[in-house]
Amino acid sequence: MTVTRNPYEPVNDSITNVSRFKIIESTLREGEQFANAYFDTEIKIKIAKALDDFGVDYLEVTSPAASEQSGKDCEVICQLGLKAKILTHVRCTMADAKIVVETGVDGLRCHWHLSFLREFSHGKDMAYITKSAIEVIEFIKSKGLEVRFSSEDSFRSDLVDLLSLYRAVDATGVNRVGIADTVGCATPRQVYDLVRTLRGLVSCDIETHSHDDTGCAIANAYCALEAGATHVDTSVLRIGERNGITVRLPFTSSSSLMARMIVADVIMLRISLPKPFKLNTPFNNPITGFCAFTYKTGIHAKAILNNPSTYEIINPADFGMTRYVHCTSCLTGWNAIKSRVEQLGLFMTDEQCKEVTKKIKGVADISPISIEDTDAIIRTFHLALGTNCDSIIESVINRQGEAAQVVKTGA
Ligand SMILES: CC(=O)SCCNC(=O)CCNC(=O)[C@H](O)C(C)(C)COP(=O)(O)OP(=O)(O)OC[C@H]1O[C@@H](n2cnc3c(N)ncnc32)[C@H](O)[C@@H]1OP(=O)(O)O
Ligand SMILES: O=C(O)CCC(=O)C(=O)O
Ligand SMILES: [Zn+2]
Repeated sequence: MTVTRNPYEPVNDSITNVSRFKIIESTLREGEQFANAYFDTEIKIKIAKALDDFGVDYLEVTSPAASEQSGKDCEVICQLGLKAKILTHVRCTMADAKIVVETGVDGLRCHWHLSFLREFSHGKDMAYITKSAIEVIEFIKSKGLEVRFSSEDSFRSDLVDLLSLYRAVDATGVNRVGIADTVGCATPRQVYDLVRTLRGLVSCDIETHSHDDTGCAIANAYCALEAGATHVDTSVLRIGERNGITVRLPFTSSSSLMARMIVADVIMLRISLPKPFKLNTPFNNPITGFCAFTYKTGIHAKAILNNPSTYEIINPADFGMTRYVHCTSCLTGWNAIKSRVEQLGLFMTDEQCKEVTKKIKGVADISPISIEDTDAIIRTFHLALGTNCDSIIESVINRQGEAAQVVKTGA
């Protein structure tokens, strides 16, 4: 019997999901971590609607625990009645999980760092991590929501730790586990191997999150699907922490290739970049993009300040570039502010740093603020310790309001 086969049909094996995966669109979470991203409520709504029209399966929004406005915006997006399911991304703690269930989201994505990042980020051991993961998953499931668990920095994590933990959360009924190439160090083969191994171990779905520090994000996402991953994280224009994550459109650049070669130890360059190379650089290029070594969220800032290799696979100094820890947004944390306080030559207790962080986040919730604004709030708080510095903060907000008015009226 002659079997007629369409010669143009894709040649696939039984494991690959390259033609049947779901998109978790993270512009409103990972994208907000991009150095220059400031999304107010109106912009967030426009982005959410546009992505929903495009047909993404999920929209991920910033943690409602990040700031008051982040929480309100999360609720607003949940109430838009979009076709896409709404997810949010939080630390794997009951405190964050309890905030999430009040927002109206369809699901939660939580994570623990498993690699050496543990030491510099949160200091918890595997027993603690496993227990808290199971507790949060059971709680979220009991509320009828979807839950995904992931290990940040999966490719620099101990394989036995990672697989044991994922087997335990799979048994708890988690909907998905995630593999995250947090620092963009993985190669397509490594991604294929890890996801393929995991596919044989867990029955839940598998998600993949690929950063582009060495130009492999697209290839890595593709290989994850080939190995049986079911969900891929993306962002518009590839924006995200440092130089971002996977986008669906092909993007190549010479510096992506150079980054790949350096991490593979094929060449060791100790160069200062020639001037022409610095010109016309795409904004989120690996190594040379202005934000390739910028850290915005509090969790990242804490670990980077403790040990830069936690979130960095390439040393910026090798390329004459500088690392920058942002402390002017609603995603900032108290550890970053404490470091800024020290840079300013001031002394404050941890409690005082936490208090002034709340004030800075409150102002940054309203509109973008500059480092001068952050410094002014810190200095004022420091001066006024024991007295009330809210009036000074009000004056910063009023100044911003006036500036926005000038822009609007074109005066
Ligand atoms: C790889 C990624 O992109 S992960 C997503 C990152 N997203 C975010 O961080 C959202 C924006 N972040 C924020 O608004 C703030 O960082 C917050 C609200 C989450 C926390 O702020 P703060 O309490 O001021 O802490 P800060 O940001 O300085 O430090 C992070 C804290 O979380 C802890 N932590 C870090 N990772 C985890 C984790 N996976 N689970 C639980 N706790 C964690 C750290 O140990 C640290 O605790 P500490 O207060 O005892 O030092
Ligand atoms: O939770 C995840 O899987 C991804 C978190 C993240 O943004 C990262 O690790 O880069
Ligand atoms: Zn990320």
